[in-house]
Amino acid sequence: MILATGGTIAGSAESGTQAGYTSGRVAVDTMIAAVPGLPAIARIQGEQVANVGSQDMTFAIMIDLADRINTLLGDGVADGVVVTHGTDTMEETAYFLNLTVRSKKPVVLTGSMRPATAVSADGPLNLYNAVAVAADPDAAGRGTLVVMNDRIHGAHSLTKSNTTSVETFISPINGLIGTVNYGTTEYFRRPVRRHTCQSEFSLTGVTSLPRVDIIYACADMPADLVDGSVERGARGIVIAGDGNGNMNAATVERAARAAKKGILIVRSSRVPTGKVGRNVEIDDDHLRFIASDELNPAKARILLMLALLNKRSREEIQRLFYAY
Ligand SMILES: NC(=O)C[C@H](N)C(=O)O
Repeated sequence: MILATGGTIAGSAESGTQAGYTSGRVAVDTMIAAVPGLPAIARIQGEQVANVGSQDMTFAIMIDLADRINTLLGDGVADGVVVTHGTDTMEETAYFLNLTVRSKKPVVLTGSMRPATAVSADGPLNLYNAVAVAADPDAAGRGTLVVMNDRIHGAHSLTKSNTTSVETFISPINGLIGTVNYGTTEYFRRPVRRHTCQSEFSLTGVTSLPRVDIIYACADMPADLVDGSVERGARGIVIAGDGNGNMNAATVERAARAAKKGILIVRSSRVPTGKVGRNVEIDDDHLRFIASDELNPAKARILLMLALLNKRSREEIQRLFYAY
């Protein structure tokens, strides 16, 4: 089953060589028709879930997507699912599905960096490769995957690294899951962290998620951003810290005050590689902070939102950051 949500893969422009275009314009059946080889590798069907640029992706759409995938895979209607999606927030939806789809069957996200109308559009081959991975029994049990530009990434590891290049996704945490070349797959590893069928998160009865904000740390950052989030009802704040999840002393103080009130403060990093460890330059034990470990700010926010759906202690939430 191919579930379409929009993105540049469904984008169109006035000409094949112009930089400007609009995401989420082409319907799923047109995208499928642009890949003539598909019927030879799988029995496929398309469904339009949304048609937005992924900068406009919402948790309402993500929840619908997870529910639909759980139904399709659980009822045996599909042996695998491909989600077409914009690349801007693809890592967030991939990670969300990695925690909320309860199946070993392959779930594969794909997209493109060039619109469907571009000269050398990258969408059709990405879609072909994504279907090949979703139809491959060996892809099962590897969590939610992202297939782009011949690479197979795991949801936990990948991040977007370039604003325009077709080689934009990298997996700085633990490396690639594998490669796929015109439909031929090769796997290097399985995900290290818990996912999908081993996940303890559930969306049963869930229609919205608690508010968690991200605050980007920088030199001489204004500490009152923390108060602004708390006043607007944030139940958690992820600090996209500098270096090893750092922030200036004024922000540490405001964040500690919020943590004392029960707001969950997670220290992540604006640096694209490396872990954020506990009690390095900031005394997490004393200040009641959580370290994001391997998760970048955008994914840390998703984990924290899902964690906040149930009553959990701070220690329990720290455990989740080490487990997922
Ligand atoms: N390459 C892309 O897909 C970018 C687009 N803004 C999106 O995320 O929908």
